[in-house]
Amino acid sequence: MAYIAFNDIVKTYQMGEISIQALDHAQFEIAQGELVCILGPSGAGKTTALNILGGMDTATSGQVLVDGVDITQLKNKALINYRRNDIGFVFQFYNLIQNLTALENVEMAVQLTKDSFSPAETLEKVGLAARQNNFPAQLSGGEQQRVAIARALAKNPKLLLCDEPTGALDYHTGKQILSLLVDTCRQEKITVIIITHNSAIGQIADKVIKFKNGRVEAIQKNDQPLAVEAIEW
Ligand SMILES: Nc1ncnc2c1ncn2[C@@H]1O[C@H](COP(=O)(O)OP(=O)(O)OP(=O)(O)O)[C@@H](O)[C@H]1O
Repeated sequence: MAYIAFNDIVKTYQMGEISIQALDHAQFEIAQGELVCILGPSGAGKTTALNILGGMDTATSGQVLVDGVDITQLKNKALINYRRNDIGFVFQFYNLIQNLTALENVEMAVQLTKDSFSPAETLEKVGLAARQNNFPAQLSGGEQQRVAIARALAKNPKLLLCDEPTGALDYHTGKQILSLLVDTCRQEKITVIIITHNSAIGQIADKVIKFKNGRVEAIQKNDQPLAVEAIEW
């Protein structure tokens, strides 16, 4: 059985009289420890799929299996626990709490989590040992994204879900963040899923899932993913 199976997922948003079909029988599988890129044009359903996978949104129909559990069947408390313990999220604009330091941002995330890692050690791992007591406004964009990645990783999640993690960063900083995500996937054996508009980034992944109009248009497997240094855009 696949580690993650997104089976025949439909997601309809009802806006008054109008219904928007964000996902239209979308289907894919992901193996444990795989590095996956989700590509596709704006409005294709990428974020909706990631949010459903992370328990932040619910499917209208279909089944989402994660490590043997159908998360579409989880009710209130169980869904909250899934989100808290199993999922790390990384967003385009970091979503850090501005009046907490880097360390406090990470500490807050692990407070409610079981089996978490030390916040200080996790910040050290992402290269921010010296910046722990800085507030987000005192850090560069790349550093803020490192804090956000540390915040997600300190929870010791099964899945690291990243929505346009380099979208707000310059070329070099973006590459550094991608390297950190690749290293995390390879060294910690965490399944990492990255949404991007940038098809060049797909070359670093084990698998590329292409979305179009709410459907999975193509799935490509890379037997020899490229190193981040080897890709250009
Ligand atoms: N909460 C919502 N309520 C209503 N419609 C929504 C909601 N979230 C998403 N949609 C719609 O669902 C469709 C898919 O949106 P989604 O954000 O998943 O696309 P995307 O591929 O991530 O796009 P982008 O690359 O621009 O972020 C779009 O038409 C969007 O307007």
